[in-house]
Amino acid sequence: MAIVHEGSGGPAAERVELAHLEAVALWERAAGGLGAAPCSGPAGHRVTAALGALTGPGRPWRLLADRRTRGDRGLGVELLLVGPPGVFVIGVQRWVPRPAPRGGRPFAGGGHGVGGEMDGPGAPGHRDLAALRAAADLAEQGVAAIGLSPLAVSPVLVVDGHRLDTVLGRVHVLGTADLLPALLRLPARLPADRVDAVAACLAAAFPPAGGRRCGGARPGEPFPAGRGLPGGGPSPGGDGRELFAVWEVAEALRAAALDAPLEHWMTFLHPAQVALARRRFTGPARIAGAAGTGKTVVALHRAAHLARRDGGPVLLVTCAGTLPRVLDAGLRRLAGPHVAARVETTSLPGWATGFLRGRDRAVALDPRRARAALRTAWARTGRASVLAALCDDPRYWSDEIEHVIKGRGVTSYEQYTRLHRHGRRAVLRTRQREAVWRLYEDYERLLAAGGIADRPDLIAAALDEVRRLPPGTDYTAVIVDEAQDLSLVGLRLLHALVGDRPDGLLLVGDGQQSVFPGAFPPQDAGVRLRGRTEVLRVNHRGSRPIAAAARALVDGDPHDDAGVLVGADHHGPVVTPRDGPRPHRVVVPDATSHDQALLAAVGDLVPGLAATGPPRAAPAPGGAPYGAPPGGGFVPPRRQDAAVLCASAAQADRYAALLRRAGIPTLPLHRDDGAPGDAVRIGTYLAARGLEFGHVFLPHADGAAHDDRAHDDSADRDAADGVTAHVGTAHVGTAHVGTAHVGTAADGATTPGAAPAGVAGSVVAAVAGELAEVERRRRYVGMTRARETLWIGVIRPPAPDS
Ligand SMILES: Nc1ncnc2c1ncn2[C@@H]1O[C@H](COP(=O)(O)OP(=O)(O)OP(=O)(O)O)[C@@H](O)[C@H]1O
Repeated sequence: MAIVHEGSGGPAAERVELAHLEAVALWERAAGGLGAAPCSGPAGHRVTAALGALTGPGRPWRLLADRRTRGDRGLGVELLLVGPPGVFVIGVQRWVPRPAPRGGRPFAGGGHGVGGEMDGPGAPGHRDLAALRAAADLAEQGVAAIGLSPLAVSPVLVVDGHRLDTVLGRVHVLGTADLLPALLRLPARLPADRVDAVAACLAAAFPPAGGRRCGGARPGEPFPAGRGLPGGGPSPGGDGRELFAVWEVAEALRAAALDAPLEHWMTFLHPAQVALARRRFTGPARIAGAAGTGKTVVALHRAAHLARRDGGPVLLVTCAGTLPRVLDAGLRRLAGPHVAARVETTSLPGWATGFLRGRDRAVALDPRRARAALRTAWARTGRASVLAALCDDPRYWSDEIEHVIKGRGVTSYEQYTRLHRHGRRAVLRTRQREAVWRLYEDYERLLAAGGIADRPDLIAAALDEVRRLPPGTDYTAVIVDEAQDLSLVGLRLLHALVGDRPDGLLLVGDGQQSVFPGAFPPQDAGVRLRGRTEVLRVNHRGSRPIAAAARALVDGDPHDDAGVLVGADHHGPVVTPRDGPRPHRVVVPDATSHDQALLAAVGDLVPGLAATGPPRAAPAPGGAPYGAPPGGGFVPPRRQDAAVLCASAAQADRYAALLRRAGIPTLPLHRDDGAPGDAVRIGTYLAARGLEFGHVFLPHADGAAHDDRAHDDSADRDAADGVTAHVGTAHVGTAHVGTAHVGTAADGATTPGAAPAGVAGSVVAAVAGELAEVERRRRYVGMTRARETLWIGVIRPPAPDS
């Protein structure tokens, strides 16, 4: 998902003037409409006249009057309105007594209904409101065929004779005079040229009722605007002052002009996405899909749809720390503040921390000191053990403890001895498991002595607390984005919030993008998903060449069927409709020329820098000019959103410093608040999960991975050299057998290793293979963040004998 920015309209004075003129014109047309014959009594007549003013030749609004739902039970839908803000299913209040506003909410008159409330069983408005909601459901179904999001359909109840602007569940309740200002204030969702297509879908879903004439329209026909011209005589249902106040409409028009137009995906979705946003699941469910297939978009639309339909609260939780901010911004623009307020967007650790604090049971989470504790435990317990012979980097064993042992809720050695370590390629024998367990116990002792907790402790503490006393908030649904990185304990925690209720738990993600070990079958967490797995197959983000290069990187890797979300490729092919330039792969002999090439390429994106700032690289061997299409020719980048993504935080820091020294503004991903600007975003592959950028740069993306074979005929040489196990962050084995030095010690990002011969050789090789696999998956995440162009820097020193 991209971070969305707010937009702005034209010069202020001009906007005010135009808005006022338009408001006056609308008032005259509406007042003229009052002169036509009445329908639905005086109230309906006023509403029809007001709405009719919006329609007419050259105006992007259509009004369908007097419609009925198919096979309905006598439920009349009085008006269907389509315009730039979407579809409105409008009913006019008919019951007696009239609801009156009280404290901003509509209440039925005294003596009727439950405690005077307008809705709810037995209340006077209940039947009409239910009918309106049912009609809105039907409208959603009707327009789903052309990919319109359910969020673009709103039921509106108009209460004549009162000033009201409030929400009852998903129904917007408005006074007649509040109707136009409220509609015109809404951001535009539909382009004018789609309004007729949407109106046609609605006309099919709601056939004409037949019968009364409404505002001069034949039953079932679009309302002819402006019937009964200004001065057409006194209205039968009241006078023009009850239609709306010109200044309020002018203010609404002016405010709407300030809104940036919504992006395409906020209104029109792929039909498969609309179906999933509205789908009723009978229990826990999952949506898988390769990178860019619109999973997060579905998660957002579904969260908003469920919050509107059921009232919420909905918990939209993500396993990627940088994502909640993006989701929250997307949701606000997509669904507006009323609905966004009913969706809680957060990260899993963020939710757990807030929940435990609220219970006065906060844990002292301190990941930095926890990492230090692990290093200490390794130095005194691990390094001298059999583990060092398999992998001498404590981070490998830290992953074992964090994700395999604690993440999967293993609390005893007996459990650990029986554990199938899905995704970990090395089979550990008893002696090795004993050594891991000793390391784990020592680590736990150090955490306890320091009074600190790591992330798994936080999640486990939250689960214990939820089991002791469920949270006060009764979530109607929990939607998890990037769920491939959810731990078993995390899944138990989220499942505990909603159980197996219909539409309760939804896991959204892509197993191919899983960046941690510790996979587990969902049933181990008590979650049954059978028959409720859906897959998205259209890549809306990247171009075909980028998608192909990324897939080639991981294609040869084994599938692990155990995860909560297996790779979407596992479920069938992905379609990428968009073409674009091939990834630009720069292969250079040393770090200096690599960095120069990167600066030159990034500099091309930042106005003014290319000419003055960074040193230019020599033409890259084997690489086309940056951004060049397959046929050649330089194509200047069109957008400013660029990111440099790295394998490690140390590498990201180093490149941030390099770019800054060259005068290129940078912004770390974890500090990106979505504000517009030319700063180049910098962070790790992990921090970029779920995000996207127009232009992505992957420095030091070394490694003889599958992509080398796809795009570089020197791959055969790599294979001959044996440079096949480039690992992400660890030195593998006690013997480092590297034929080439790549990366720098400071990066720790790309160190070749090879398995030594010997008794433990096969396990060492398995560990190396696994690390290489994880590195490829992380790089795959980095590559698939690119929408338009992808730059890959590779250092390949000349072969020793050349
Ligand atoms: N129906 C659509 N029409 C146009 N654009 C779309 C549509 N659905 C999604 N997109 C766009 O495609 C891009 C990818 O969408 P999204 O982030 O939801 O994919 P994803 O499957 O969650 O990706 P990833 O797993 O790689 O994070 C975004 O820019 C989004 O706005």
